[in-house]
This record gives sequence, structure tokens and C-alpha cells, in this order.
Amino acid sequence: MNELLTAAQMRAIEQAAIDSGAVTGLELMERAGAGVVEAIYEEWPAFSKPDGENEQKPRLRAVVLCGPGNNGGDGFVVARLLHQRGWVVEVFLYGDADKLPPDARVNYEKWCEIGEVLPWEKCTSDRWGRHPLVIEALFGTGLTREVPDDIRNVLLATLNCRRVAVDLPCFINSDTGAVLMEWPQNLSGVSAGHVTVTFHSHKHGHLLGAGAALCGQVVVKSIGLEFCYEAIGATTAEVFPYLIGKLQGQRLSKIPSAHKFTHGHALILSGGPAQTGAARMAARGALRIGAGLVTLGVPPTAQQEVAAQVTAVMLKRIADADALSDVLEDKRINALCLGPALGLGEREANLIRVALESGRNCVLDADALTLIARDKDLFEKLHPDCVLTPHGGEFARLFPDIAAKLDAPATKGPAYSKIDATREAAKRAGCTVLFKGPDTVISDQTGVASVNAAVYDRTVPWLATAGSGDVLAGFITGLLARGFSPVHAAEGAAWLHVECARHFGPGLIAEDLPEQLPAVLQSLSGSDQGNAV
Ligand SMILES: NC(=O)C1=CN([C@@H]2O[C@H](COP(=O)(O)OP(=O)(O)OC[C@H]3O[C@@H](n4cnc5c(N)ncnc54)[C@H](OP(=O)(O)O)[C@@H]3O)[C@@H](O)[C@H]2O)[C@@H](O)CC1
Ligand SMILES: [K+]
Repeated sequence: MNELLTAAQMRAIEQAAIDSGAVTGLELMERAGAGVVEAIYEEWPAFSKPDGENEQKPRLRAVVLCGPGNNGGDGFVVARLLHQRGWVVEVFLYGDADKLPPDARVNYEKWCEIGEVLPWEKCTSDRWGRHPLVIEALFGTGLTREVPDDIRNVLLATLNCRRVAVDLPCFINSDTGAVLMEWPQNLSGVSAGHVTVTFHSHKHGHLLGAGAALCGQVVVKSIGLEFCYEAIGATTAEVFPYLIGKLQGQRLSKIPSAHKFTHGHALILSGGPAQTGAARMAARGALRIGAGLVTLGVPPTAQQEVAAQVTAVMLKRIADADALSDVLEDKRINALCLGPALGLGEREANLIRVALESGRNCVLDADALTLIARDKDLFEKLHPDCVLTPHGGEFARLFPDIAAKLDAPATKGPAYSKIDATREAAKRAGCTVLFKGPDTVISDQTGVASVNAAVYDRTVPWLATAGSGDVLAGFITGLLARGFSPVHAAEGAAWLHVECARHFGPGLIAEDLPEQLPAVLQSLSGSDQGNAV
């Protein structure tokens, strides 16, 4: 599944399944526990090696930490299933067994027929050396507040063990990715688990915010709920954001009989002298991603500088807003990009005004975002064919109240997430917003939202380099010129941007990004496994 669910949506889907009579809560819990055990053997195949002749081989040992809700119930199932496979399992319960919810209680009792449930006070750090595997089933989607210190101390003591988190690491808010536990500074870069096994679909918290860096890798296991979407009346994209997956190669390939104008004409406006590099990089990106023609619009004072540096990209003098209006008489120009090192003066504000009034596809980045944040009239000219590409600072300038809600300290769940914030911003702006980060969130004005996650196997810290945002703006502009809708252009560009960084690897500088596109596009050609764009 590529839909991303909130805790409430997951509960609703489970409830719909149970209400339909197709499955019981207990069966779902059993499947969840079985999914965790399956993931353990997939992650560490050595666990399934037969003992062979060696009767002396010590039995595998695990400790299962169970919490007071159904997440703990999953833990009791895992303990039982591991025991059935010959493991020595030690189980701890945080909380009162008499208060466990019914399904968890059933599995608690089943475990009690097998072994002891130890009280939390006995969960001391001297135990970890004996247990190569720790299964954490303390809290999942039901986490509602900061994790108490007596749990935190235990978790920190297990960091050298192999760890599996059931559904989510117990301190991550499933709707926002916020970390509801003080995480030691000296442990940044250490993940909280080797593997997080979740059910049915990713939750928002697996991909957003600080949480994503602390899940280890996330494995999604089916528990047979695929049929339940219609039951909760939630089949539309406005309800479920999705994780952007591999692009379909054929969406990016060109029609053999086409000529250059078939693939659109992008116009990218440059800043003045010594400020032209950003627009040149954007232009290179737009051209490499397949726009038929790309023109740099330059102020006369920068014309010589730019002319000396470009070849396939064309050049046009654009002194002011009137000149831009004249250039836009050419109706073949179908995508504009304003912002990368554009400048913050009146001339630039007027350029933006003309660009927006032309009704063309328009990417607004960097300085253009600052200008529309300052000028209410400009902001009101935004229309559905625009794409805004703010990073956190620019987002806060454009949407201060929304940013304040997003930045409010997360002490409880459910809470306001980056997906909520981007959707609200896009609705207010009346266009597509791409809110940058390792968890880039994209939403159009109707609420269709997606996440381009540069986390887990797509982590690219070297993408945080000067000018990489300019190239991204160019990629979006190029795809708009090629006829992609604003939201699909933003999604495709964001995904390819990360793929280019992955293809190059460490040492990347922004100029390298467009140059990776031929290889990345080549690797996609013929692929039809895409699901987002
Ligand atoms: N529903 C189903 O059919 C299925 C559900 N499944 C599983 O169930 C999980 C969701 O279960 P859940 O809703 O019971 O929530 P869960 O995460 O166990 O936590 C709730 C408990 O924790 C407590 N608590 C919370 N925060 C706390 C804190 N900081 N410090 C201390 N206590 C805190 C909270 O206490 P309270 O707030 O009520 O005082 C309550 O007792 C889900 O993640 C998945 O693993 C699967 O089996 C598939 C089928
Ligand atoms: K957990």
C-alpha cells in the first residue's frame, strides 16, 4: 500500500473490517504478531538456520517489552510465536495486566500458560547482554503523551541490541513523526530500532519529522485489510496522502515523432550580474528533464555574463515587466520560473505580477517567495497553475500562523503534521505547494497530498548543498513545460531530484544534479512499476 494513514484512519479501517464480520480484532492481532516474526526472520536469516548436528548450540533468546494497550497485545503474540519456534523468551509488562484491553488480555493469558510476565521494575540493564533481540511493543498508534522516564531509561539501555519496534518506536507520534521523549544529543545518528514492523500501510510518523530517522528501516506487513477502504468511505486522494514511488518510465519518455515545441518552452528569469548562477542551474535542470526549449530571461546588465556561460539554453533580454509582457506574447512559452537569486526589488515584484497575470504555469521559488510573502496583492494573484517551493524559513514567512501551529511543541497526539500544514497552505494559496525537507510534502489546492521521502534507503544528506533548490525549481519548470500538471510536475521533480543525488553520491554539488538525469531517466525507461506520477 502506498497510502499514508493517520492513527484514526488505521483504527477506522480495522473497525470497519471487524464490523463487517470478516475478521475479529483477535485475528488481526495474531496476524500482526505473525508479521513481526516473519520480518524478524527476513531481516536476520541466520535465525532460521537449523542447528544441525550441534546439540550444544545455545537457543535463541529474545526479550519482549509489552505496553498497556493493543500494541502490548501484539507483543504477547510475538512472544508466543517465537517460543513456538524454539526461542527462550522473557516478557515484561509496563502497566497493570488487569487493565489490558480485551484482545491484549487474551494474548497475555495465552502467554501466561507458557511463561512468566515480569514486572517492569525487573527490566534492568544487566539483562541485555544475554538477549540478542529486543522486541519493543510498548506503545504504537495509541501514544498520547511523553514517554515516562522509567521507559526511557530502559530503551536507552537497549541501544546496542538488535531491536524491533512493533508498529512504531514507542516514542514517535504516529501522525507527525514528533519524538515524544528526550533523545540524547550525543545519540543523533543512532536509530532507535533496526527494524520497525508496521501493518497494512505506512503511518505518517514513519516518514515525517524527526521520527523517520529513528525507525531504523520500516517493513510493512499486510494483515488482510485491503478490502476495507470503501467501508469507511475513503477512497479518494483527498483523504489519503501517498508516498511517491518509482516513476513510470513511459511518462517521461518522448514521443518519437515530436519536435521541440511539442515538449514546451520554459522561461527562467535570472538575477543581475554575479547573481545569474542560480537561474542557469535551474535552466540546465529544465532542459535535461526534457523541456523542448529553455530560455533564460536576463536583465541587460547581466547579458554578457550569461551569454558567456550557456550553449543549449537560449537567452533573451528582459529589462523589466513590460519587456516580460512582450516576451510572453509568444504563446509557445508555457512554463515560467521566477525566484532563484532573482532579487528583491520593485522590478522583480513587477516581473512576478506579470508572470502571474499571464496565467501560465509558474514556479515561484526563493526570492519570489519572499516577495509574495511581503505583498498581499501578489499573493492573491496565485492560481492553480502555480507551484510554490518553500523550505522551512520561506514557509514560515508565507504562512506564519500555519508554521506556528506546526512548530508548537508536540507533547501529545494526535497532532498537527507537516502534511496538515502543507494542505492548509496550498488551500490558502490556491495552488500547489512543495514544502521541502528530507520529508518533502506536496499538496495541491484541493488537498491531494504526497510525500517524497528521502529517508531510509533514499537518505541523501549530501543533497543539502547550495543551489540544489534552484535545480529542483528547474526540474519542476521543465516538467510543467512538458505538460505535466502542477502537482505531478512537483512530485516527479522531487522524486527525480533525490534519485539524481543518490546516483551521484557523496561529494555532490548542485551542478552535478542535472547531469545525473540521463542515467536516471535511462534506468526508468521501460519501467512500468510506477505508482505516483
Ligand atoms: N485495533 C486493532 O484491532 C489492532 C491493533 N493493533 C496494534 O494495536 C496498537 C494500537 O493499540 P492501542 O490503540 O491500544 O494503543 P497503544 O499504542 O497500545 O497504546 C495505548 C495505551 O498506552 C497508554 N499510553 C499512551 N501513551 C502513553 C505514555 N506516554 N505513557 C504511558 N502510557 C501511555 C494508554 O494509556 P491511556 O492514555 O489510556 O491512559 C493506553 O493504555 C497498534 O499500534 C498496533 O500495534 C494490531 O494488533 C492490529 C489490530
Ligand atoms: K512499539
